[in-house]
Amino acid sequence: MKATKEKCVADGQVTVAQSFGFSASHELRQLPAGHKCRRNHGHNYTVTASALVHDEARGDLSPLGDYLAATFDHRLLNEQVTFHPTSELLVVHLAEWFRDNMESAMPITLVEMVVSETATTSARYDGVTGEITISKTFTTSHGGVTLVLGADGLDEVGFITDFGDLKPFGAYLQAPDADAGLRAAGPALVADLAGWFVDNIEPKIRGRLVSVRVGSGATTGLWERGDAS
Ligand SMILES: Nc1nc2c(c(=O)[nH]1)N=C([C@H](O)[C@H](O)COP(=O)(O)OP(=O)(O)OP(=O)(O)O)CN2
Repeated sequence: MKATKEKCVADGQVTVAQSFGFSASHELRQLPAGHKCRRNHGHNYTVTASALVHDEARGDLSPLGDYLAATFDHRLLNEQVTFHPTSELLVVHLAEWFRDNMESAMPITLVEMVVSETATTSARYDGVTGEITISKTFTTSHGGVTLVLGADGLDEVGFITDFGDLKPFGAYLQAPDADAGLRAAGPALVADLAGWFVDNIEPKIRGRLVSVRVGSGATTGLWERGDAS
């Protein structure tokens, strides 16, 4: 298992973020027959926890890494948990575990928990609001485009929306119009991409676009949904 640690001090408050990797397989057995993720398959998971540390000397999040290593590493997740092992339900489980086992034992407060099945997909639990979001990054020849989606709770299998439902957006990014926009990378780019997603993909899925981020070398752009849109 790999682990990394980062410390940030802002407004006199110390936030520590620690990442832990583990390898595991799972079967998403509540998906329809024929969905590839129903079958046994594996991921190199990364879990990142960020916490406010009220006493710097006692801000070590490694007990989470120990729990992940002992409970999930090189195991079939279905045998280790009683819920459907999607990224969303896993992140909720880990946030609850953190609260029950770490917040009660040391002076820290969870800020966020992120579970990544792959380098381009993740689920995030917000420690302040309890909100769950998912994120998917598409790689283009001009940089990465990251979508964040939320929803009113999870669906019956434990998804906000299947990452697979977002694939048409990846296809759109390769189309000539979007490709030209990405190459020009003007200020309207992220709003155009968000508008296309909202008009063409959102009506067909249950997730709601929260933000779009484009990072193309020197140019970055962020669109965030306003309350009224
Ligand atoms: N909202 C969620 N959607 C999906 C989850 C999940 O946990 N939450 N999990 C899966 C599967 O585990 C699947 O293995 C990952 O699927 P996908 O993103 O499609 O990843 P791939 O590497 O298989 O993508 P390709 O682009 O097809 O290579 C599915 N969805």
